Amino acid sequence: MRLYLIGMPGAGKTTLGRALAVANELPFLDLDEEIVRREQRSVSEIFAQEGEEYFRQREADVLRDVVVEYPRVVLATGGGTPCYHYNLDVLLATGLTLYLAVPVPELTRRLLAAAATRPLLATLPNAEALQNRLYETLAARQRFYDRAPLRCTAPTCSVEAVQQMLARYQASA
Ligand SMILES: Nc1ncnc2c1ncn2[C@@H]1O[C@H](COP(=O)(O)OP(=O)(O)O)[C@@H](O)[C@H]1O
Ligand SMILES: O=C(O)C1=C[C@@H](OP(=O)(O)O)[C@@H](O)[C@H](O)C1
Ligand SMILES: [Mg+2]
Repeated sequence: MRLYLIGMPGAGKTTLGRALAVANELPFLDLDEEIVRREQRSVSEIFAQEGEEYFRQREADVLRDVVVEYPRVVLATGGGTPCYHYNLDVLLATGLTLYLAVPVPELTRRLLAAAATRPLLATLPNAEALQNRLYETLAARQRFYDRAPLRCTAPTCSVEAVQQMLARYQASA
């Protein structure tokens, strides 16, 4: 199976994705890491040197390559992935998509430490500005995230809880 994790930056797509891959004995891929590997430069460098539009095109291309190359995978996408270039349609058509719905104040707490490595958040001056940006971004993205057939909220985003959700979903499918 292909399991796709979507959600805002800081939702835990990369962290939970790695653990779910181990639990299900599936290969793990992080879409940002695949882009970085192919481009031989960081996401921040790609944004700074080429701009967001270039990154989104690369993201869409690499996503399609990964889908073809990996029939079995847990894929952590980037926060914006489902919102550009019909990527969500690709995800919905080729695997099972899980939305990690984490409230903005929790995202803010998690990202305050790590925002510098996220180019769309790195330039914000303080916690309040970061939180406001996250609310705006979520408002624009919610309609994409809400199309995922599976969702978990922060307290139920544990590996065990997701494993149970997957088992129930597969039994009913
Ligand atoms: N369930 C969790 N509880 C608390 N902190 C978490 C949890 N999942 C991830 N984090 C932390 O939040 C930050 C972002 O996690 P990450 O997996 O990179 O998210 P994403 O890939 O969705 O942006 C990291 O510092 C990570 O350690
Ligand atoms: O939300 C976004 O638009 C982005 C999120 C990042 O991934 P994470 O969600 O893993 O931080 C990365 O793809 C890029 O910085 C853009
Ligand atoms: Mg990530």
